[in-house]
Amino acid sequence: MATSLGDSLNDARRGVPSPRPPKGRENAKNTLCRNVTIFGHCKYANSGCAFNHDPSKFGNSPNSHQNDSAKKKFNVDSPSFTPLQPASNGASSSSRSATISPKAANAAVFTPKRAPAKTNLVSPQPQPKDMNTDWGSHDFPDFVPQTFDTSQLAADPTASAAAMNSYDPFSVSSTMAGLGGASHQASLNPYSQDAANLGGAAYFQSTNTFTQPLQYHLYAPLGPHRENLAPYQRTVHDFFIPDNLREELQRKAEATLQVLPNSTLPSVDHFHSLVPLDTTNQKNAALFGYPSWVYKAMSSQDGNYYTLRRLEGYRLTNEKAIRSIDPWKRLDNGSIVTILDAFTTRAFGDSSLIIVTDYHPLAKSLAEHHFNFNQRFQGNRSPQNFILEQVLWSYIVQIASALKTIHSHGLASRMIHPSKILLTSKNRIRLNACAVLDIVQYDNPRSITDLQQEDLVQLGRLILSLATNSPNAMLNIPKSMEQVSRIYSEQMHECLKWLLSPGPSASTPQSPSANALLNIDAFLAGISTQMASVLNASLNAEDTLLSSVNRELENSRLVRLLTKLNFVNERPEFENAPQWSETGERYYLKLFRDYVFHQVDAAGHPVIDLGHVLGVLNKLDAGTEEKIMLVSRDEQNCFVVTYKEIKRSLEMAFQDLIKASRGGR
Ligand SMILES: Nc1ncnc2c1ncn2[C@@H]1O[C@H](COP(=O)(O)OP(=O)(O)OP(=O)(O)O)[C@@H](O)[C@H]1O
Repeated sequence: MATSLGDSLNDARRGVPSPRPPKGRENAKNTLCRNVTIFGHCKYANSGCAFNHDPSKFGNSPNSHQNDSAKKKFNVDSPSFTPLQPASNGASSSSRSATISPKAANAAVFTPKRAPAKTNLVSPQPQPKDMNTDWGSHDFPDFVPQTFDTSQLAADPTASAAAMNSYDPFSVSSTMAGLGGASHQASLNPYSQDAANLGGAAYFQSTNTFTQPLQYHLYAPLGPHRENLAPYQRTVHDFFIPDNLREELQRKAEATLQVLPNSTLPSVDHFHSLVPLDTTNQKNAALFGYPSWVYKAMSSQDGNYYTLRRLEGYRLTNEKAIRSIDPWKRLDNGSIVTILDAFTTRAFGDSSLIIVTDYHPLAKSLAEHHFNFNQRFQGNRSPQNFILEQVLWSYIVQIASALKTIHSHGLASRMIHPSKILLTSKNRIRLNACAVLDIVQYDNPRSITDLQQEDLVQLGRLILSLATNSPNAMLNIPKSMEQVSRIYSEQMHECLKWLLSPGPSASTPQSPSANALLNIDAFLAGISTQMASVLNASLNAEDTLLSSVNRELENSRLVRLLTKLNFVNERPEFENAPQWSETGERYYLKLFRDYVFHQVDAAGHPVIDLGHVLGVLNKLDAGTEEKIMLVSRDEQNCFVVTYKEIKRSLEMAFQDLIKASRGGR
């Protein structure tokens, strides 16, 4: 029968006789007396207690019970837990001595070794002998930002760690520092189309490193896409202009606002903040007789951006030369870069001629666009890389239109050259650098008829080189013409033949045999069928643009409505106005705002739904008779109102605000 500890204590208090060995327990001598266990001794030990009174025989002492319990429980005296590394040979850690023998001081220094490869145990990583010394002894290089080419990493992974130490993606200063003079200036144009020609080519070659400016203007097409939707459904994209158009406009805006930090370029007259637009610092004086530079600049007179073409080293000898620009200022044609002014300056430290024209952000020359084989075709001039015939006709028609305007003003372009025709948007070109030769060659006048005829010949040369994808097409005209007849239509071949005919020979491009002067009217008559199709394409493009603008019109209407709502809602001065109190007539304007923007679903989660916002605001703008239920935030009030009523209330509140703004409270 078991005896509880309580019973034993009671027995002890009473001085009960030592329990007799239970019947049948003759081996009581092998059992430790309970009195010894409880009190440390037994007063009946010598007077008949049959139990054993020697605790040492049981490996026990009167305190050993306490010690046992102390060992079992955690208490404040518990030794702190220090995990031991498992032995690399797989021996149990419990076999280790908890203390270190003094002999250990003489033990050989422990040098950790790698576990044998065949062991399955995860061996602990060898620890350095002295961590502090080791850290201190490492010679960590200081962080020095430099340009970084991630392509190296792919080629040589072992170099990656060292390379990463020196990479700062936001540092362009070190890149710029390596560039000098004009190349430095040119390379600062991140939109420059011909990066390989720039002084900063190394920087631009690896597109991986080009982290600035941020590419926020790139939009990926997000679903759901049209084909997954019912015809009446709309996506968010349907409410805004197409992504590619927005991207183009944003890039142009960014290029326009771009500045050149730490520029040493001077201000020229009322133009300041000059930014070089040249994509190469190799200047040849072949076209104008002077090296020319092109800059974007801001006018302090009207805050607009213009292009300054500088002819370096030009000296004005005749006052009338500069006035030959005047008739050019009166020209109005969409295919000519508008010429605004011309003057000479010494701001650059020399004598320079400056011609001011309109600025077309991100424009590039036809030469850059079509003759940059490395970038565009990787040297491949296969037929599929030749310019489409419609595009060539579009160029011809646009230039013919420009020449018509120029020639009918008694002027000649004199500069129909691939590097002097700007591509300002898709297939949209403009004659650039007109009038320059009129100024610089003023003292060597030539017959205007000759010059105008030469314009048409220059047009022929330009189209021939574009059609053959070769700037040197004129070196072997028969071969180039033969190539044209293989790739393009008979009409294109005839047109080029007419333009390139040496002297007055043809009446129209289609009947080269008739004798007549090479003039622009005859040319226009000859390409009239192409003009009709180019006009049609241009009208279609205009319609597309107009519908894109229309989408933004809707947005601007909603922005105005939102502005109105925000003007009247939550004005601090109306805090105590009775009209806005819970019984006032304008209270539901507040509730309407909650209805538009602060809706929650049945589970209390915010509803973020642009479709709801646009739908509701459109109905408000139209003032429809549709009824909506507006509920106060505490859900104690509920109004059923039409959009028409809300619109009227909003209008009144806004008109009051306008009156108050004029001081007419
Ligand atoms: N009106 C302009 N608006 C915007 N950019 C322009 C304008 N005129 C020229 N540019 C830009 O300046 C760049 C340099 O023009 P430029 O006429 O000097 O051509 P180029 O190829 O450098 O020829 P050249 O070797 O004769 O100087 C053009 O590629 C073009 O991108």
